[in-house]
Amino acid sequence: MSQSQQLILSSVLALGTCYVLMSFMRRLRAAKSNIPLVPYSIPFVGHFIELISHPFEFLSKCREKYGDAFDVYMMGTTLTMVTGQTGYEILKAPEAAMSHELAMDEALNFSWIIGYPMWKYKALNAPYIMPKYTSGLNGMDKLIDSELRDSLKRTFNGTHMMTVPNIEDFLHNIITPTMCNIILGKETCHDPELLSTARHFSSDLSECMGIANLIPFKPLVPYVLDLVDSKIKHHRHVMVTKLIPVIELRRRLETKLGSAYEKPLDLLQRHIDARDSQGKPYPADVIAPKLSVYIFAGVYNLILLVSHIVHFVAADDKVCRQLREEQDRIIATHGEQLTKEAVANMKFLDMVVKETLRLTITPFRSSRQAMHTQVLSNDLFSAAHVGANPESFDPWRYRNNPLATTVAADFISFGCGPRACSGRYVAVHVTKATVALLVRGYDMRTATGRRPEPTFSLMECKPGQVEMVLEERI
Ligand code: HEM
Repeated sequence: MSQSQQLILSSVLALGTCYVLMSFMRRLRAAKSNIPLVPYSIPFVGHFIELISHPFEFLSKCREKYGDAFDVYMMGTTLTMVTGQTGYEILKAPEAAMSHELAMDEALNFSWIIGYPMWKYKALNAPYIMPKYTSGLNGMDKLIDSELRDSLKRTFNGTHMMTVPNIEDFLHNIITPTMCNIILGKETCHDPELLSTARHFSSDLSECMGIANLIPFKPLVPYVLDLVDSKIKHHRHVMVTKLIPVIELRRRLETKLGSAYEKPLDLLQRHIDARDSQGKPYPADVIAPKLSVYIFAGVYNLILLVSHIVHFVAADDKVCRQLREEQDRIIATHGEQLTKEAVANMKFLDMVVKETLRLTITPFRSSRQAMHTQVLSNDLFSAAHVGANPESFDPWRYRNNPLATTVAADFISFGCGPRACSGRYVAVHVTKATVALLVRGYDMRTATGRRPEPTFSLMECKPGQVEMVLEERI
């Protein structure tokens, strides 16, 4: 037997042993837990096919049969799915009991992406950075307004009517430069390579994690991804090569100009200003890859959300009319500028955003890793109360609690509890500002006159494909 054959054989044996060991551990764990394991027939693969092909139907059936909490098994891993009141209880648990950080890292391999343990540098972590960044929108409303208007102008390029074959591509041209500006800064927000990374990072990461899921022994994941992935490595390279010179330049300017240096408002600057426990700034090669987490969290999610809203609004005259009436009132009170106050006063638009988030929520919304054995109160399931016809688009159902940024037991699109989405204030503001500009300036219609059916996967709800026409209003 040649040396390489020996190597392959020993790797296969090692993997096989790991698999047998893990199966044993899993049985041991199942025997100790009183959470039911949904039966499956294909070894190792488990429920993977059902979860990929029809996640909602599969999980709803499991829930009907087993209640709020049940175990599913896929690709060598047992996952506890928790829904309803019990899920809410878990989301509200503190980090020390239910770790958001470990679960995120295991699900998305962020430590592999950024090249060091994701939670290593405390002052760079979301709970520390984000409040400073989002408090009162940090004065970014004017920046968002002008970047959105410029992007719209560039995209329409002097034409009064536009046929849009793919709504995501159209909105990428408007939203991605804006989000890149407020996350990465004005220096790079029109760089074509960075814009392409921002647009594709999330979907490429989902693809890459598809491969990671096939690897039964989790400690091997980073090594295998290093061998097989090229897209995420490319995105990491783009982030690092584009951002390190900007970080260094800003530091030089600050040293040179002192208090006369006008610091940018973006999230990059929050990272540059952060200090470790000894009061030292973080190196540029630590900061640059970390920003990819926000590109992942912030850009494609927004493109999807606004795409869905545009489809709903284009197919619903009543909603469109009420949005326009609201915009007329806002312009009469606040003028044309999309200031923080003006956007905050768009209450009906808030309801539209909230209803769209509700209807496009995906099964894998939030994940946690239990840090020790937990006894759940096992409350009887109390259905999230959304009123009549829960499957229909009815923004008025939120007339008494319109704010899309308020997380609650019956609205978990931004998660809930101590680790709820800390970017939601920015996310909702940019979403509302984009939709407001489109509704004010354009008549929008789909070629079919109807909203195309979206497609759901475990982590994404993609808008259906339909040609759209956007025509400037006179
Ligand atoms: C439509 C847009 C968005 C949706 C639907 C969304 C949704 C979510 C969800 C469900 C979580 C997990 C919460 C949990 O586990 O309980 C999350 C976390 C997070 N999101 Fe968002 N998000 C959006 C936009 C953004 C934006 C624009 C940013 C940043 C600029 C952002 C930054 C974050 C961060 C930093 C976390 C982790 C929070 C932590 O570690 O404590 N998100 N988001």
